Amino acid sequence: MADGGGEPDQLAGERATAQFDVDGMKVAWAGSRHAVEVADRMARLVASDPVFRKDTRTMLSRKELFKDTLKKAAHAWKRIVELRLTEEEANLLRLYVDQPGYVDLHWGMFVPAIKGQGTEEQQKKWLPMAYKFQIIGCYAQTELGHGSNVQGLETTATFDPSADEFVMHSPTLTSSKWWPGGLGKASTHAVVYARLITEGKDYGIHGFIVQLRSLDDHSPLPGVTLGDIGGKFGSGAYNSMDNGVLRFDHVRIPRDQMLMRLSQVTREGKYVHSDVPKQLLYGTMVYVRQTIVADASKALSRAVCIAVRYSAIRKQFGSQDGGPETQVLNYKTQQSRLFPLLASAYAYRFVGQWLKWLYTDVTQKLEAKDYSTLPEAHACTAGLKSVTTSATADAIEECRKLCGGHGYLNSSGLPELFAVYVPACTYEGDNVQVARFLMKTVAQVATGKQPVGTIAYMGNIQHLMQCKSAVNTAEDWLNPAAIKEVFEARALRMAVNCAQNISKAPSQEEGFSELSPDLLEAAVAHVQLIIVTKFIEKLQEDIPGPGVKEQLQKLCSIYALHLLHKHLGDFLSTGCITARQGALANELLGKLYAQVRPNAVALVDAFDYTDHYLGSVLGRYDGDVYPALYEEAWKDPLNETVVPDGYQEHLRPLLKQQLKLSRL
Ligand SMILES: CCCCCCC/C=C/C(=O)SCCNC(=O)CCNC(=O)[C@H](O)C(C)(C)COP(=O)(O)OP(=O)(O)OC[C@H]1O[C@@H](n2cnc3c(N)ncnc32)[C@H](O)[C@@H]1OP(=O)(O)O
Ligand SMILES: Cc1cc2nc3c(=O)[nH]c(=O)nc-3n(C[C@H](O)[C@H](O)[C@H](O)COP(=O)(O)OP(=O)(O)OC[C@H]3O[C@@H](n4cnc5c(N)ncnc54)[C@H](O)[C@@H]3O)c2cc1C
Repeated sequence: MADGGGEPDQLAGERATAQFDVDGMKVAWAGSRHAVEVADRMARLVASDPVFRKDTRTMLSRKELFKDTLKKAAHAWKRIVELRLTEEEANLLRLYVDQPGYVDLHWGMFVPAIKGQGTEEQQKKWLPMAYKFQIIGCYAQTELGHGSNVQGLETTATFDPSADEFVMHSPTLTSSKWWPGGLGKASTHAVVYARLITEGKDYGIHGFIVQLRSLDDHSPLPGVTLGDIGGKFGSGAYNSMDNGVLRFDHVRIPRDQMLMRLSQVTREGKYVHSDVPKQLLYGTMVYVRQTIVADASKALSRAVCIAVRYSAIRKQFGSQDGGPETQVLNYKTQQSRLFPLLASAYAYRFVGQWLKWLYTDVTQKLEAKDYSTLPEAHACTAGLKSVTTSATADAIEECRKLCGGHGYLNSSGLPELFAVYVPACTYEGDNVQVARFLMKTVAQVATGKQPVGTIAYMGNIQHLMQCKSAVNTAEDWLNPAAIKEVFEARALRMAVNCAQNISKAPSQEEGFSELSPDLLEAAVAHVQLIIVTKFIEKLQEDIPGPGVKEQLQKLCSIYALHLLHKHLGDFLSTGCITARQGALANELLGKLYAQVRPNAVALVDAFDYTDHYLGSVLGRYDGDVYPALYEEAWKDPLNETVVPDGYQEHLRPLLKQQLKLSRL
């Protein structure tokens, strides 16, 4: 069908104009040929299984949706066991099932918390049960009264030496655990964070493994109050997750269920802290923030894939002489809003791959008792998590707008994608802890200490504080060194300005508080520098496939220059560039958009998403958008009857009354 301006073979035409090898780009995106093959196989396995259908999900009631989530999770596990999938395959299978549920917290936080904070003995006891799903676990940290301020948590774990047990208690309403995913209905166990009290002294927050529900009939154990905290933003969406509430009334657990890798309580009740830094208590958050950064590129690339394909199909307005209408993707405004998001998807993908490496590296070092890179890993994960999630949430909403009216339909997939994604800005913290790390580094640089890793550039302070960009033509901005220099200078100067202003405050804490908005902006500048740098470094690798590296170079320039354009105020006020150089960057952006245009559809094809995973009639691979939109509309429950329920009670009497009135 090709009526009404929508031509399915339009996308075939778009694909034919690509100037690079799409298979090569798939490898660059996925990380290796092996990764492409496994992802492809798992995506197709999910897409072909009727249990994993999700096209009517937004029409289910909360109870139906939750039951459907339990069914999918159980079926996924069955397939994982039957097919003897590897950990890599199983993770991908769960990703493509694409429905938030208790398993995310079980594998994503409960298991990592035990691995990171449990002793070897504790790991041997608990992990095999968790690996076989004999128990289901969640991560119960946040309370009704406190989330960001972890030291403010109120739940207590008081040691009773007479029984060799901890007594878990929720002393106030605000101490109720509130939000943990999987807690409300599914979990049998939780890693609970509580104030450890022994010998009458409060030793602060520690982790404890606590059984919550019976393994026989799933009922809450004595003294445990449990429930779901209620419906959340958007239809379908994150409502598949049972975020829960938990209260303890003097619940007893054996002493050996305190996670004892970082500190221990002896049989006599003595508190002993081992030689590992206490910040390792927050280690699970570092781990999960790293996965959240990787997830940002997945969510963003899905939205961009939908918006690019649909923009190539959608036509509005004709040429002056009544010729064919123009694809909206040809409008410069559409390109200038969409292509930076396409570039951001690639940028986040590569920084996510690097962050995974950094996390693995720091974990290996921690095992060898080298804690030196922990502060950097914390700053990078917290900072990148904050910046990539908020930019991604904004970008999904922008993609919805770029799809016009049809983007607002559930069948476009975008409303649900946004509603599922947006809590990522909140969970795992929205603050940018990186600012404190930057201030410390500035102070250390002043004493002559040479920083390393992502803050190494700060050591080049003499040059970066006074350099002026040498860019003279628009094309000069294609030089990665020119880009890097101005991003480094901007980040450093903003950090140094903050440090100088803090030093003028009556106290450091007052200075921090007063300048926190500026500190946040300095942190964002530093994080954007990391993303730009990692993209540039990626381009120094061998990237096989005709034209692949060239396309990535363009996307890297677009990513950096659109940030420069957006934050022009920072670059100008810190004196890194002149207004003319800013205008040249914008001029080059326009040229780059024109160069990306014939490759746009192929660049989103390289994400290799199935129609099932995309879940969008607008983003279909075949571009057959209009028949799909038309067909989807009829599936709505409102269309089950021609005359709606309620006609007899509310419409008919009204219409009859109006008719009588008009006859008077
Ligand atoms: C695949 C899974 C699917 C995803 C589902 C996600 C579901 C969501 C789960 C959750 O949301 S779980 C709850 C998450 N909660 C938070 O994120 C709380 C956010 N709050 C913070 O992060 C706090 O800022 C804080 C770090 C806990 C504050 O703690 P505290 O007041 O003790 O710290 P500070 O004084 O700020 O810092 C002390 C010291 O420690 C360093 N540090 C802080 N965090 C870490 C860390 N994670 N790793 C290493 N080091 C850390 C910090 O830099 C300070 O260092 P110094 O300045 O003293 O050197
Ligand atoms: C969908 C979802 C799933 C979640 N899953 C879990 C889970 O599995 N386990 C779990 O334990 N928790 C979970 N959480 C809780 C989550 O971690 C917290 O909501 C989050 O850490 C934010 O804390 P808060 O809600 O207390 O916000 P608040 O800290 O009250 O934040 C409110 C506002 O105050 C600001 N603010 C707070 N402190 C400061 C400060 N020092 N300086 C400046 N501004 C500040 C914040 O930036 C924000 O703008 C989940 C939350 C959501 C939404």
